[in-house]
Amino acid sequence: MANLLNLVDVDVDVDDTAICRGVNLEVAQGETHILFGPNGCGKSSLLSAVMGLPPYRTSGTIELNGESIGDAPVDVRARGGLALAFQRPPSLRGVSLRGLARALDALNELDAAVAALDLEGLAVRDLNAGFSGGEIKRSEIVKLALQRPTMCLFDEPESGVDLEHIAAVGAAIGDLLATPADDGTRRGALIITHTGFILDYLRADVGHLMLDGRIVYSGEPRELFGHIQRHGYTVPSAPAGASV
Ligand SMILES: Nc1ncnc2c1ncn2[C@@H]1O[C@H](COP(=O)(O)OP(=O)(O)OP(=O)(O)O)[C@@H](O)[C@H]1O
Repeated sequence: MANLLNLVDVDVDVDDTAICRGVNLEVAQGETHILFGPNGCGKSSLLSAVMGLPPYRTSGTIELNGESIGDAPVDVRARGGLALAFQRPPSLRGVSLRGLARALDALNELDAAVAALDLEGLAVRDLNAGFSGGEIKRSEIVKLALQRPTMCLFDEPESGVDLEHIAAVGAAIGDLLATPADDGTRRGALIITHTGFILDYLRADVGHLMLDGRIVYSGEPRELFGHIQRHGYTVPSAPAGASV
């Protein structure tokens, strides 16, 4: 069975600037991967590039469900089951969560999704316009869920979310990933986090450490997070089962 997401030797560039180099990553069905790394190392750029967003240019191989998508526009990637929850989602005039749900034929799922993230009343407003920082981030989880993706990219879903709502964000992501997609595919995820909060809400399979645009270590995610808490963003001496 093909991996949900397959990155082989992926470089990411903006104009003449190299941002990521030689990234290899395989996310199988049902797997959740966590991406750690210091500010500015290239994590968000990698997710945006995989999603096909400008101005990021890629070389190497990017496959979604076995299909090469490296040259595909963002809408083709989205229709193929890929979705990104942005670190800093934009405001969208004229687009509400309810309108989005209608367009995605997901109105049945809207009320429960909105209630789970304590966003009642916001679903009819222009998306993110005048929302608080935490409301924007919680709406972003709803937006992603309404897309019913098979491969989910989350960019710091906890940033700006207060302590009481962080549990709701974690539970919503955990529930989404535990629920198979419409075609029965077990969903996969790649999640950027600095706080590691998400590790309390789902079973994470692999943790990756990115430094200077390269994945320099992959291993057990909780062990890697513990290492980062104790030693900062340094490469652990490899325990059994880890790959450097
Ligand atoms: N559109 C762009 N134009 C120019 N430089 C960019 C662009 N996007 C990213 N960069 C640069 O690429 C580097 C990596 O940025 P990126 O946002 O991917 O980092 P990150 O690892 O997600 O950091 P953080 O943890 O702070 O969110 C940074 O130096 C950033 O300034």
